[in-house]
Amino acid sequence: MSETGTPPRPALDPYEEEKEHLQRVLDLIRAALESGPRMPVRDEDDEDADEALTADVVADVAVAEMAEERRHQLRRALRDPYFGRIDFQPEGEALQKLYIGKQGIDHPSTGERVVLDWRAPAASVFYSFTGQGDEARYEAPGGEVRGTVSLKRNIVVREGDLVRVVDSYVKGQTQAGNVDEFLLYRLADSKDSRLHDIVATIQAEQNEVIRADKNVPILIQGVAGSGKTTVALHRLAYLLYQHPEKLRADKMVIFAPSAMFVDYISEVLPELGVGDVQQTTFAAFALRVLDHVVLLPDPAKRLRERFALRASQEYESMRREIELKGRVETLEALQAFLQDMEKKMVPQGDVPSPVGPPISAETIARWFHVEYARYPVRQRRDRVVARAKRQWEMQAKDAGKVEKSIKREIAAAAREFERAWPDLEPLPIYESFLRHHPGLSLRSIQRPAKYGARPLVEPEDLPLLLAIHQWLHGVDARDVFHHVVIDEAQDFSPAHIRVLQAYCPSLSFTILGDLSQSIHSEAGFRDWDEVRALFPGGSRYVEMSVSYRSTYEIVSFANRILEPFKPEVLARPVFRSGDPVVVEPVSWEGRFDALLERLSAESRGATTVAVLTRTEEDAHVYHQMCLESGLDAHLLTASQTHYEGGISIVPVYLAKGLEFDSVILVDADESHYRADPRDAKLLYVGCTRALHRLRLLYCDRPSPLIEWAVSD
Ligand SMILES: Nc1ncnc2c1ncn2[C@@H]1O[C@H](COP(=O)(O)OP(=O)(O)OP(=O)(O)O)[C@@H](O)[C@H]1O
Repeated sequence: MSETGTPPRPALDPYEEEKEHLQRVLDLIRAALESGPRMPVRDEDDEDADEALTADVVADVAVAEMAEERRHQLRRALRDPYFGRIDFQPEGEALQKLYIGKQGIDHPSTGERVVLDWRAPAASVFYSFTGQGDEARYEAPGGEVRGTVSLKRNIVVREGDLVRVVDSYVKGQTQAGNVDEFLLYRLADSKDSRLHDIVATIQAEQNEVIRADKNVPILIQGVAGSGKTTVALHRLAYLLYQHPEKLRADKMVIFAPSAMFVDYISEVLPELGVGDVQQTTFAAFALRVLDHVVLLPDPAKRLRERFALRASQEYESMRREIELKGRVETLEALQAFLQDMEKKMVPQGDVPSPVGPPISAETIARWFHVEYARYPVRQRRDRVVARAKRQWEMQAKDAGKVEKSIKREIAAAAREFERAWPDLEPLPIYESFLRHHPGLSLRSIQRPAKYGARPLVEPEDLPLLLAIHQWLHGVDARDVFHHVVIDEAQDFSPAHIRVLQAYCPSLSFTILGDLSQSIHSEAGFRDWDEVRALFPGGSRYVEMSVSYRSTYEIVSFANRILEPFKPEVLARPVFRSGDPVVVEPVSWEGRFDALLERLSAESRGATTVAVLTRTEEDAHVYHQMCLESGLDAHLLTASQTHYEGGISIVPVYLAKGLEFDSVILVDADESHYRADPRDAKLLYVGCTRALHRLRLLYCDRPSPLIEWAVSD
């Protein structure tokens, strides 16, 4: 009996306790929605409304818009207000029961924090605490906070109903080892056609990357499925929350490998409540900055050559040039070439004036090299020409020559003077560099015979063309980023990264990649030291070695494919066991029927299934076969901008970055996958796309890469 005479309340079981708490929080959210300003409704017929928008009204509307955004967040929170709870007792303070959600929620009348935003400093404990001892700490603006944890709980709420409560740590109770039961439950889910947020299950190593200092470039080597893409997107959301005064979403960019990949990841940031971050490919960015003065050929052609079963002669001889163009040394040689050009750029001799004495060569050189030295080259030339023209106009005025013919003469003389300068367009300058630089040639550039048609260049030409553009025009303030994320960075050359640095002077970079997946090895960097060397002021290098995507069986199988080639880091699987990997012989004549049979079985139990082929031609053949059999399958090609989910037929090299519940890799024989590093990487990429089930079909003899993996 308590002192007041009411009996003490028996401890509720966790589910009942959370059900009661959820009800209270939902009531608070509803109360918050009831109160607060609303967006004024504008009368569509009120023609004077625009004029009535005085400064005060505009300010009111801005406030009301913010309030409306907040109401939108609260409505979302009604469906799923939080996903976790951590009971944390800071040293010398009372115990705090912290509920963590996608956004912070305050009590509508007391202002007290009811739900903590996942990005808040204290929420970090929820992610960094792994149950090894009860001590925990986090960095707060006022310094480090230390304390102890007595409970870590995962809570699933769907559409306002409590669905699941899982305790991963209870002080004083024996813990279930290192296996995070809730994580495994989440990983076992089927996946749709989009990547999703992981706020509820961010792991300690991922949390460190997400919260890493924005001012230190961070370089992340992460195995397939370690969550690199996902973590990068969460990091953007975190940085925006943490530095609202310094960072703007529309000034952050994520460089992804293809337009289809951009589509695939497009939902994560909105799920995290972040809009406006630029998501693009390097090629699309470069072409826009270059004002589309050049075009790229059909990307499929290059990929067909690159991944042909027999290396094409033409591609092999291009290969050396592709490598060379990606080197920093080549970029530096280009910069030296430009400097030299700059020194010799001013036309020789005095410039004759149509109305008076010539302007001396020394004066022109002084204007260009000294007085306008702070401007980019193209502006300097334009300023010099404009100044000469102004000088002639003054001379004419002083001499009383005002007739139209004089003006025409001056304009013609200015044009003549401009023609005396070298052609200041990126492509002719680049061509001249290619002619001079040992080992490079003009073969990547196609100038169509048709008048007015734009020249074609290859992707590896773009960093060098951008460097020339920077020299000519400088960097436009509109192209300056506050933070740059490079995903699938193993396909970026050092020249790509170096040239991008000019667009992000703060060098706030997150660079993520996996050298085991560098199937475009001639185009990308060779090792992480090369990337580190690009940031002499310092950078942080992190390895993420746990693969969350695939089952234990799939990760182990994929590792064995790579092992003979001695990769630097092998993936460690999360202990999520599933079906064994199936390696199945099929007859040449029966291979389509076999695939159809497996496909229809797979698509019953999975949301996304991929048939991975070795070449694009094969993908067309298998796709046609599926259509003829009435199967609704999508062919994914290099020009694709959208990923549908369902059954996809994909050349293996285009599947990079994507994932599927089930993967059937066809033609896994020795003629399609040879025992060399490139084919091993292709096969590895293919196998690591599977979340739950992986099946390899082959005719005749299996690829030696598979024989090794099976026999081990
Ligand atoms: N902490 C986590 N909790 C739940 N799911 C996770 C977690 N980390 C990663 N995943 C899941 O693992 C899968 C792989 O993530 P992601 O695609 O970001 O990895 P990646 O390292 O970029 O892979 P790859 O290099 O193979 O493209 C995704 O389905 C993602 O949701």
